[in-house]
Amino acid sequence: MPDAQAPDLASPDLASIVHDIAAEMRLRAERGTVADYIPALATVSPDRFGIAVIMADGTCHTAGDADEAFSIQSISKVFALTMALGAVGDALWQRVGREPSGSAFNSIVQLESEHGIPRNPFINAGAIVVSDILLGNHEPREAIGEMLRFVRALASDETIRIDETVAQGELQTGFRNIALANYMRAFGNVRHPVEKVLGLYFHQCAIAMSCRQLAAAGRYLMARGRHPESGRSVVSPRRARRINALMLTCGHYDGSGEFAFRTGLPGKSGVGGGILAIAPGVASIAVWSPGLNERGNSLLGTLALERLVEHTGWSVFDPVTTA
Ligand SMILES: NC(=O)CC[C@H](N)C(=O)O
Repeated sequence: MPDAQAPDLASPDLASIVHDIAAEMRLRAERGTVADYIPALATVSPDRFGIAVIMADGTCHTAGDADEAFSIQSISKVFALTMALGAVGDALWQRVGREPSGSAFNSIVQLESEHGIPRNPFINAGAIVVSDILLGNHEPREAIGEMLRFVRALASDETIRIDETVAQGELQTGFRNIALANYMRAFGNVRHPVEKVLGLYFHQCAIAMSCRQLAAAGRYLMARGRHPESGRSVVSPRRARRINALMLTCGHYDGSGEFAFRTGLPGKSGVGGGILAIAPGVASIAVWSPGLNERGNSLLGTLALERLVEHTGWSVFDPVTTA
């Protein structure tokens, strides 16, 4: 007996699903709160909503404000981790853990009893250590340039830029991040001067991308580590699987359990209101809505992904996919 609830996986009309999701999100009154601790983010309208879905065969479906660039913020931590693993391999895990923190993205408390080793690379403390690793022998300017080139190559889009106003705003108001970096320096887990490490960290967070560009950049995580357009290997299949696993368990901070429960997809959020989600073998998905929930994750972005999975059955916990 076929399950009456099962979505028609053979022919989901994705174009209309994506369109309907955007239409529903436009009408929602409850949109969350736009982050205002980074001055430039506070001015973004909560009315915005965009979605882009890129399939394994390269087909792309978009709706809403899918071509408007927004600050990717913590989503950059996925790309930074990918680069740092390329640079130092599994030695990275001596300095950063792989467990969910259950704490806010910018929390400092666990660092004291855990000897300056952050729980995972997606909380701010972990990402700051990753920035320290990426600095290597480089000046921040070179490391920032390398990161931007990497993201442009992933997205196959040379127009991607860093929003300098956002980066400067974070430099001026990032007191918690400055505290985190100094605290970890005291444990020897940040090795470069704190200003240089944060210079890289704030600039990577200030990369501006549209949903279409972000979904394109995430394709290697859908495609077992391979850049689908060039056919080149970005990371090994094993590393792609591990990055996806970390996104599922840690990508939404203390909201990671809830996000996994609702969507069943690896995902990484940012306080700019973007989420990159991966349906392995099937699709790379980016959503954007600037209003955040109480955990600092996009309120409507999460709801949109939940709807998408309801209609497509793409959760990693569903036995059948369109792959
Ligand atoms: N959750 C986020 O996106 C946080 C990133 C932001 N740049 C910060 O460090 O506070």
